[in-house]
Amino acid sequence: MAGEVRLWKKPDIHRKTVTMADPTIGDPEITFTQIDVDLDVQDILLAASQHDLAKLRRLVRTQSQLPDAANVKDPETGYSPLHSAIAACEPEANDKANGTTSTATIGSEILKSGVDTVKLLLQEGAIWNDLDNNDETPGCLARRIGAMELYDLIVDAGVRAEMLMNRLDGYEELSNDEEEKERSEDEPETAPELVDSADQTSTVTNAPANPEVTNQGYLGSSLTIQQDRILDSDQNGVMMEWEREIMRKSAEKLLPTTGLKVLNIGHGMGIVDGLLQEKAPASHHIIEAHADVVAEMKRRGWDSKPGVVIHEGRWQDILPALVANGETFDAIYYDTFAESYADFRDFFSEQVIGLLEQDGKWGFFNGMGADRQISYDVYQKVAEMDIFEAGFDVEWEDIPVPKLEGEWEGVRRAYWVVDNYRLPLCRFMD
Ligand SMILES: C[S@@+](CC[C@H](N)C(=O)[O-])C[C@H]1O[C@@H](n2cnc3c(N)ncnc32)[C@H](O)[C@@H]1O
Repeated sequence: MAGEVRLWKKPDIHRKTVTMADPTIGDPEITFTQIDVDLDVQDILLAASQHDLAKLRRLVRTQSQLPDAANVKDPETGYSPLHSAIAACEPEANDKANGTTSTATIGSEILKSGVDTVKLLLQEGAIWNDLDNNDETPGCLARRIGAMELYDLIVDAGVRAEMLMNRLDGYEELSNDEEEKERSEDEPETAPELVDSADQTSTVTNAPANPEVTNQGYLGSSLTIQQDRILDSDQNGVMMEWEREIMRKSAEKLLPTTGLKVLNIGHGMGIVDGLLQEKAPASHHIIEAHADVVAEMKRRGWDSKPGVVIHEGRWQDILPALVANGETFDAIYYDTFAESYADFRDFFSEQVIGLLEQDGKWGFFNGMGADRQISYDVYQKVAEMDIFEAGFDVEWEDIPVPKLEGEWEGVRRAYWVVDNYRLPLCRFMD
């Protein structure tokens, strides 16, 4: 009902104790045990779900004995106060119980009080990407119920947290260089909370795209190279045929005409390189670090294709020499595997400037955070800001990705779940 804040939990929430079946003691039908329900936690969650700002502020700031009151969790649902505040905005779905999707819209008053509550909680240090028992972050929940205004607030909080983590990594490097003093003076006061928050949750900026694999580990593992995929020794998908359309669009944008000079980093299945070759480039440099991929490239005759120069090794080791030799390119593409966001940022902040022609273009496989829509949206904004800071403009084009359900058989982890691929094209700023 419009204007009414719906409770996310039944109103008898204040009971000090509840009875429940204990399956470990005899017949669960007849044996009961008493458990304590933490009143503080329930009070905070209830105030969040009621969008009661005054009470919530009081509870979170002063009254609660809890050390991290803005991030308490309901033991049953795993809801944090942010989840509770957002779930309370869900339109009344008559048929929710029947499992059908509601078409009802969120009342503007509820949305407004939801916005205020979410803002308050974020100011009080609420974690933007904490997971509930349904594996949803507050942002996932907001998106699912169609509360896009709330979703955008959470995305912005995610961007702030991730940007801050990047900066702190920079500070850490400084401190390793014996500049510890400078670090502690410059560190923003809110930093530790945000860093702690993000550490507990689902995405971390400087983790590799697949957190289970490091670049060093990957490069030392042996690969299974098949017709439609490359897998590492743990069955992680390194490259898959379904990405061909993305590669095609990327190659078209990077090399609109024949006779240009192109550099591709990461050969993989050779899909993008095959498409770049179709544009008869004047020169076509390829950097590839994995010995199995290099062997396969040679077996398939890449070393004798027109204009092709293969560099065996990591781009981190190869690119400085190319810069020193004065090599420049009209187009550069970056698509590696098991590298961190920090590696990628080093690539475009440190290397591209020395390699790209003034009117050249560069692009990358935009797969960061693609296993969850909110992570994808956060990473896009983080990358965009860093790309601007490095002196480039970026243009995005959405490409629908077909349903990939059958694709993941035999692959350890579905690294792509979002509906649209956002294809980036970067140029020097005017
Ligand atoms: C996702 S695949 C590239 C797919 C390619 N775009 C295609 O169209 O088939 C990533 C490739 O990057 C390579 N790679 C990983 N880390 C690298 C690094 N540091 N330097 C160069 N190549 C790297 C991997 O061995 C792999 O062949």
